[in-house]
Amino acid sequence: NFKNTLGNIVQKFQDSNLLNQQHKFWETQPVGQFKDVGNSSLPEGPIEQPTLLSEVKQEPYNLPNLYEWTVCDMDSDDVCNEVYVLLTNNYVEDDDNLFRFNYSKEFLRWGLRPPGYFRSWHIGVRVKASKKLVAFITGVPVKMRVRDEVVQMAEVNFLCVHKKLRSKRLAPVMIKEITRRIHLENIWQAAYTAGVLLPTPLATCQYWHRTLNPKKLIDVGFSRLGDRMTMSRAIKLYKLPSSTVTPGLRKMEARDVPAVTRLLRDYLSRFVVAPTFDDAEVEHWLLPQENVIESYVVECLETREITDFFSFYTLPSSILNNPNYSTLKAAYTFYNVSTSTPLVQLTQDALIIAKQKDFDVFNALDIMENEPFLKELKFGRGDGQLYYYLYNYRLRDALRPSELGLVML
Ligand SMILES: CCCCCCCCCCCCCC(=O)SCCNC(=O)CCNC(=O)[C@H](O)C(C)(C)COP(=O)(O)OP(=O)(O)OC[C@H]1O[C@@H](n2cnc3c(N)ncnc32)[C@H](O)[C@@H]1OP(=O)(O)O
Ligand SMILES: CNCCCN(C)c1ncc(F)c(N2CC(C(=O)NCc3cnc4ccccn34)C2)n1
Repeated sequence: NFKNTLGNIVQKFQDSNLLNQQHKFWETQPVGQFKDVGNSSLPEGPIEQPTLLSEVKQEPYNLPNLYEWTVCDMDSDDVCNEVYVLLTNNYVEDDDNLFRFNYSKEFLRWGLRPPGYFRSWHIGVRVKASKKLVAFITGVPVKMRVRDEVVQMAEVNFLCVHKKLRSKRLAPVMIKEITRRIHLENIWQAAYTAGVLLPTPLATCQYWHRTLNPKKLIDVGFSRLGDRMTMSRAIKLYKLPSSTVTPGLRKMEARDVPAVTRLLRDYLSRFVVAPTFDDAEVEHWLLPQENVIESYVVECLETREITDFFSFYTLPSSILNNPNYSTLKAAYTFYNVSTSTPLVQLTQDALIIAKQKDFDVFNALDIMENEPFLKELKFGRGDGQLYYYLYNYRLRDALRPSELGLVML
């Protein structure tokens, strides 16, 4: 009956005419195509073979006349501020346009400058006359393991076109240009996520939200009071202990990097697709930075060994057109490894710390082994889906979220 289950899925695609949707750009790209869903004769692995570097287009793609390419040097305060302002006013919004992500400048510097990063992959588009920054797209290098293969990839993110320049087919030009620059570094695969369905998801993941500040979330329209729920009942329902429960829990420090790297590498080996982390990468991605990334370790009191850790990143959202609030303070769970403290207890301590730090909501995807704690710790299913994609790499079947060990910013 597997065959007819698959048939049903393809049928669902056909019925909801997803298959009939035109993707004029994505149909030209080396990505899984909707028409090939379920075609098990297609081999897993790269879709196109690498070309010689001398054969990669040497000059940038053409932009419409009024615009020019620019490299955004994130070390420069002015440029970093221009990127921040563009994203603050034009980046991802929810479907009801109540919220817009408000990635901070220090967050962008953290997310875009990991070990081995290329400044030329921080690509902007300016208006020639005014030099105004009107579009952006980024890539950072990552060694991604897919099953038993470690593939050098790029993580592509922060694609943004100014609201006034939408629906002019600028996005495909941005994507082709960053593809060209990544090819010039002899890298032929990429990973990316989006809240929109494109050909063809590696995995379809669900957001879950753990309310920390019920009154504010209801006032701003993030959550609704259930019909049998009063505000005072909601406040009681989501109440957390004022201090953490795990003995030996403390902030991560530089001296913990080797132990955390070992824990994380062992843990991520369980998943079909996951990044590899060396010490330098763990130092970059997990050492705490205020208002960017929080990481805590559990040090066993007898043996002084590090047995567990959790981390979450800070990604506020602007609240659009609300008289009383301007910012939604959201924490997003990052990487967590438990070898002796139960994951539910570890995550409850993460919630307690997030509440102590005045976050309004704690977000998690249903990836890795998150599912069990989502239900137990009173997370609510969100309406946002996050689709994961690979560029120029086919997997025969889409993954379950629990097979995915990759968190993207
Ligand atoms: C080897 C190396 C490879 C490197 C590259 C790997 C791939 C990286 C891919 C990028 C990973 C980004 C990861 C993130 O950052 S996801 C976050 C994306 N950003 C936002 O949502 C911010 C607000 N929105 C905007 O700024 C614009 O609406 C954007 C820029 C998103 C589209 O601009 P606009 O609305 O003015 O449209 P258009 O007329 O120019 O172009 C229309 C075409 O663009 C396709 N489209 C629309 N949205 C997305 C999207 N999120 N990913 C990929 N493609 C997208 C669309 O299907 C259509 O193609 P087709 O359906 O006709 O075929
Ligand atoms: C390209 N990088 C992917 C990650 C970007 N991320 C974090 C993201 N991508 C798509 C989403 F669907 C999403 N969701 C978090 C859930 C959520 O909190 N929804 C309410 C809400 C509050 N603020 C905003 C801002 C924009 C969209 C929804 N918002 C849904 N997150």
